[in-house]
Amino acid sequence: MIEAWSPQDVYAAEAALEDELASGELMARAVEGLAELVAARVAQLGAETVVALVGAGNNGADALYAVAHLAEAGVTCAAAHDPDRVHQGALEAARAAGVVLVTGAEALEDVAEADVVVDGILGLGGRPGLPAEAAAWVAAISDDAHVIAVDLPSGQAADGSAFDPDGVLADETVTFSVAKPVHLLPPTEQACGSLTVVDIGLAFDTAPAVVRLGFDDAADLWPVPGPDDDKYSRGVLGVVAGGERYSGAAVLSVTAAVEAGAGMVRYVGTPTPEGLVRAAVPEAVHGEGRVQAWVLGPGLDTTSTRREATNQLDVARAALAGEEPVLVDAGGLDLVDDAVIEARRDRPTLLTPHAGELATMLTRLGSGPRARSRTEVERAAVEAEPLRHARALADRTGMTVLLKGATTLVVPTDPSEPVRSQADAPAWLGTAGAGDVLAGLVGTLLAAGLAPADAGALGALVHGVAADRASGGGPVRALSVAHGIPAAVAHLLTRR
Ligand SMILES: NC(=O)C1=CN([C@@H]2O[C@H](COP(=O)(O)OP(=O)(O)OC[C@H]3O[C@@H](n4cnc5c(N)ncnc54)[C@H](O)[C@@H]3O)[C@@H](O)[C@H]2O)[C@@H](O)CC1
Ligand SMILES: Nc1ncnc2c1ncn2[C@@H]1O[C@H](COP(=O)(O)OP(=O)(O)O)[C@@H](O)[C@H]1O
Ligand SMILES: [K+]
Repeated sequence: MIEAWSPQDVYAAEAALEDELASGELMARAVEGLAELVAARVAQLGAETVVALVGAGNNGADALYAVAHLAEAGVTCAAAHDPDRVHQGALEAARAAGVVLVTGAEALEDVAEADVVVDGILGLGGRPGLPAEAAAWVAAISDDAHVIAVDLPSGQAADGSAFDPDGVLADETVTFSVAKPVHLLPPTEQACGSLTVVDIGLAFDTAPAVVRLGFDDAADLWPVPGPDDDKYSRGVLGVVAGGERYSGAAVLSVTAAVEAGAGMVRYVGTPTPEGLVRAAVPEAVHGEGRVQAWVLGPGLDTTSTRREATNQLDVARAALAGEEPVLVDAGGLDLVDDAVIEARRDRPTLLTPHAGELATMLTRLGSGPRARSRTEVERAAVEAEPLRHARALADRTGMTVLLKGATTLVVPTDPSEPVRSQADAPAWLGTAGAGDVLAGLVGTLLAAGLAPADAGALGALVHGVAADRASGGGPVRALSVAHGIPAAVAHLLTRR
C-alpha cells in the first residue's frame, strides 16, 4: 500500500523528529537518498551534464547538496539560483564541491543543454505559481532532458488540488519518508512520473490522507471462499440494469458479477436485456429475491413509461429504500434525491459516477451545507478538481463516492478516513461499457460483505489489472475485461 500524508502532517512529523536528532541530520538523510538516485540515473542514461534548479527554501538546499555529492564524484554539475534567495550553507557546499553556480542568461543556457535536470525550486512549502525567474528555467528545459523532481514537481500543489501546466512535469520524483497527496491524486499525479520514496525515519500517529492499494493488499482483501461456504454465504447480488435502449449494459454488469465470483446473481430487467442475459449468462437467475447487495443503474432508462420499465424502476426504488448495500451507477444516479438520501442515511451506499455524471448530480442536488450552493457545475470543473467535487457529493449525500477516470478516486463519507486512489488501468480501458463491468465487479464485493470504500478501491484495482492483461498493450473491449476478471484475481492471489 502506498500511503500519503498531508503537508501539515509531514511538517509536524518532521518537527517532532528534528527535536530528537542532531541539527541537519534529517536533511542529510534526504540528500543521501536523492544523490544516490540521481547518480544511478546519470550512469544509466550516460548523462554528461546535470543542472539543479534551486529555490529559496529547503527543497533548493536538498538539490544543491545532492549535486555537490555528484560533482565530488566527477560529474559536471551546474546550479541555477537566485543569489539573494538561496540556502547559504548549501550554496557554499556546492561551490566547494565544484558545482558551477549560474544565474540569468547563463543559467538559461545551461538548463537548455542539461541531460538531467534536478528540480529543487519548491517543495512542501510551495505556494501556487512559480517565481518568475524559475518559470523561465522550467520553460527552458529540453524535451530530451530527464527531469527528477525533489519531493514534488515545483508548481504543482502539494495537496494535489491544482495542476499547473507551466509547472515542472517530471519523469520521476524522489520524495522523503512518505508520499504526499500530490503524488497520488489527479490532477497532479500526472506531473510526478514514477515515484521513489526515501526513508528518513518519520513516524505518523494520524491516518494518511490518501492510500493506494497494491497487489499484496488486493490479495489480502479479496474474498476467498472456504470449505463451509455456499452460494448464499458467498453473497447474492441483485442487478437492476439495462433497458430497451441500452440493453448490453445488463450483459456486461451481470457477466462481470458472475466472473468476479458472486455466489449468485439475480437479474431484474426489461424484455430485450432479459433475453440477452439469458443467452449470454446462463448462471444468472431472473427476477427478485433475497440479496446481500444491489447494483442499480447501468443502462437503466428512468424516463420510459412502458410497464416493464416502470416495474423495473419500482424494484430499483425498493432497493434504495431497503437495508442492503447498494451501488448506484449511470441511470440509477438520477434516482438519488433528498428522500433517498434521507432513507439511506447510515446504510452502505456507493455512487459510481464519471466526471460528467458527477457534475450533473452536483448541479441537480446543489452542494454545501443544506445544498445552499446551486450553481451549475461543469464536467471540466470536476476534471480540474476531482477530489474537491467528489468530496462535495459525498458530503451532500452521505454516500461513498467512486469517481471514475484514468485515476479512480473513492471518497468515504467520513472525512477522517483516507481517500482511496487507484491508477491501475491502461488508457485503453476508456471504452463504452467498461463502467458497466466495474459496477458488476464492485457489486459482487459489496455482496461478499466489503465496505463501500474497500469494495470500490479493490474493484477499481482488479478492473485495471484485468484490463491491462486483456489489452496486452493493444485495444480492449469491455466484455474482454469482464472475462479477464478470474485470471486477474488468480494472478493477484497466487503471485506471492
Ligand atoms: N524540514 C525537514 O526537516 C526536511 C525538509 N526537506 C525538504 O524541505 C522541503 C520543504 O522546505 P521549505 O519548508 O523550506 O519549503 P520550500 O523549499 O518549498 O520553499 C519555501 C520557500 O519558498 C518561498 N515560496 C513558496 N512558494 C513560492 C512561490 N510560489 N513563489 C515564490 N516563492 C515561494 C517561501 O516563501 C519559502 O521561502 C521539502 O519539500 C523537502 O524537499 C527534506 O530535506 C527532508 C527534511
Ligand atoms: N484514460 C483512462 N485510463 C484508464 N482508465 C480509464 C480511462 N478513462 C476511463 N477509464 C475507466 O473506464 C471506465 C469507464 O466507465 P464509464 O465512463 O462509466 O463508461 P461506460 O458508461 O461506457 O461503461 C471507468 O472504470 C474508468 O475509470
Ligand atoms: K521540487
